[in-house]
Amino acid sequence: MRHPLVMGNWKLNGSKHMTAELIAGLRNALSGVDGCDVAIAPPVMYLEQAHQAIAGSHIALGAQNVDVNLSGAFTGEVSAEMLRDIGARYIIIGHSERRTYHKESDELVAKKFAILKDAGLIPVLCIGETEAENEAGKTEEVCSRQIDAVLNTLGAGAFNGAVIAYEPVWAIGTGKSATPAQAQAVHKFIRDHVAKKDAAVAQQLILQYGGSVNDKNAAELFAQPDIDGALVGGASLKADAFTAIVKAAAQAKNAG
Ligand SMILES: O=C(CO)COP(=O)(O)O
Repeated sequence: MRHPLVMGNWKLNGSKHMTAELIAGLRNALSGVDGCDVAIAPPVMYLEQAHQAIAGSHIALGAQNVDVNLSGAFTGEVSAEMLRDIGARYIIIGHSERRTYHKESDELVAKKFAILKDAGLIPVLCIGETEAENEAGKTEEVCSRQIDAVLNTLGAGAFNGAVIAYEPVWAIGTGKSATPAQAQAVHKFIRDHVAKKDAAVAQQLILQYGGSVNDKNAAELFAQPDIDGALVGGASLKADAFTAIVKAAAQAKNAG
């Protein structure tokens, strides 16, 4: 049985005050909730503060990006070793915002995946099609291409203990989530695609859905057999909404 993971991607939001308030609210609301792994990915500036604030709770620390270089003259970057040093565990890579605004290629994202595995960190590999690709019927083609960049260079074993987040670009921040049936169909495709290389790895793989997940639609999404939690943007900035999403994942796991 897979353990769902609900992770909050704060994106470019937050302050010292907000970090303190939000984590205090989550600690309080989530104590005693089990059956779901929980992680938060604040901006890199607040990782140390967040690390201290989650101490002793079962909330894990995540980050939103990593550089492909280990150290050296790479102004503005943050390495895998630094993220590990500060206590981060789950690292988002290949988010569509980075693919779009920072022109990150499938190959670059695969290199980041390898760097994280080498550092003993957990890659959360984001994949997903744009609206135009969706309308052109290219969802499966895009998702398999983005996964194959890792599968074909590192092998299926690299996904052991890793996470894939299916985030259709048209659903991110739009309030227009994929329907549970739409998301389930793509998740099943992804799991089957990995299973062609390694069935055991595919069976264990955590497949999160991301894109306008909120406290209203979470339970229905998590009731789908191949949806193992969520990568949450906007709703992760509010303790009550994020808590409700975590509880929905825990309930779905306990019911299933
Ligand atoms: O991009 C996302 C998480 O990484 C999803 O963002 P929203 O939940 O705000 O749609």
